[in-house]
Amino acid sequence: MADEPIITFDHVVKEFQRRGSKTPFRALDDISLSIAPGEIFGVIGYSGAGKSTLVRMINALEKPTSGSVVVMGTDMTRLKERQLRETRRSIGMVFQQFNLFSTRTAAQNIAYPLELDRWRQDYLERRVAKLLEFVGLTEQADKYPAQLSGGQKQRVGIARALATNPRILLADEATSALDPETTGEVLQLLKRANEQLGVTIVLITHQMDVVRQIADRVAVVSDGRIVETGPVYDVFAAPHDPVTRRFIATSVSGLPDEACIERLRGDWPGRIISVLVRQKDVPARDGHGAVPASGQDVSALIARHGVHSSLIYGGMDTVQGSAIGALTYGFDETEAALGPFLEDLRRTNDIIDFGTAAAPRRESHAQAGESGERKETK
Ligand SMILES: Nc1ncnc2c1ncn2[C@@H]1O[C@H](COP(=O)(O)OP(=O)(O)OP(=O)(O)O)[C@@H](O)[C@H]1O
Repeated sequence: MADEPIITFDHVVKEFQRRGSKTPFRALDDISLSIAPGEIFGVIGYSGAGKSTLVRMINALEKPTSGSVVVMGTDMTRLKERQLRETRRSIGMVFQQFNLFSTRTAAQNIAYPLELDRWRQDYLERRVAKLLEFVGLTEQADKYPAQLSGGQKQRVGIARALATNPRILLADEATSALDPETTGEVLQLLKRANEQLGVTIVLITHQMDVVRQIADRVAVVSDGRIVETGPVYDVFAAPHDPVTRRFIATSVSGLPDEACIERLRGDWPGRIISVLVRQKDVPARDGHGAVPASGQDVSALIARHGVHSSLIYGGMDTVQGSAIGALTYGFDETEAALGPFLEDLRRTNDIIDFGTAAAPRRESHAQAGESGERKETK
């Protein structure tokens, strides 16, 4: 069946025995997730959260203490070493430090897995040429890793991982050693591999921006547990775990931080209000109702109430094709004149009211969706 998951974790626990400690350390605690074929699935977490342990279970470099990991219909915990080698051939891996052979050229690095697979030389050469073209490195075929930039090295790493036509690509912090521009290029290459070759990608990262740029769904891992999971837009638009909110704050622009508000108060004596922008409703993750869109009718409300306003701060990002962000307005009106407008504004928007310079408010520093009220879906 097409929709059968390609990777399933069922109540996976992983404990490590640590030297000097009698009780085992639980690196993964009751992880259940399923990844569909053709998905780009992000796993995000801080250092030590358990991401690498989780991804190493997909190719059985680690075995669970309990629970099961089923990959392409095969229970990875029950395979013998020979069958494991067979299954691992369908799983490519891309690493943070590229892991290229320094004494081999780009072409020879890409050829390596094909040599292990004993490809005939003429087929091998044609395959390598095609892979070099796919990753845009035809000109660099005969260069050694030391002669390549970080982004080019990672392109070689990706071509090598794709050489044997894997069904799954594991990318463990694949862009963490790269600058933002090169990161974007490498992510677009991964996206193209996903779209054109149909390879399922598991993307391990500590950067929410990486998830935002190409993932379809994301799982947020903290202290060995999945604290939140869902389609990327939904998680960005209505995060409910504090760890997720902290990650999102690093990726979504527009929401002013404490220092920014202080600065704005210096320039603007009137009422300061941020409106969270969420282009569309998102289903609540507990399955009940929805978190409604926000920030869609602000101009119309300002015009209807005739209040005097200035847009003083803001930013917008696109996540899976829909906008997310925040706009901050300064309102130059008396309390009485603002009252009915604010009532209307609150009814259809998530807002954060920072008060005025003379009477500042300390509303909790909400992230997009945090103050979103549910509305029942019909
Ligand atoms: N072989 C091992 N023996 C003992 N403890 C381990 C072992 N492997 C991992 N751990 C511990 O398990 C926890 C999770 O490690 P893991 O490498 O999976 O985290 P991570 O989220 O990938 O972090 P990072 O991004 O720093 O690699 C850490 O506390 C780590 O010290």
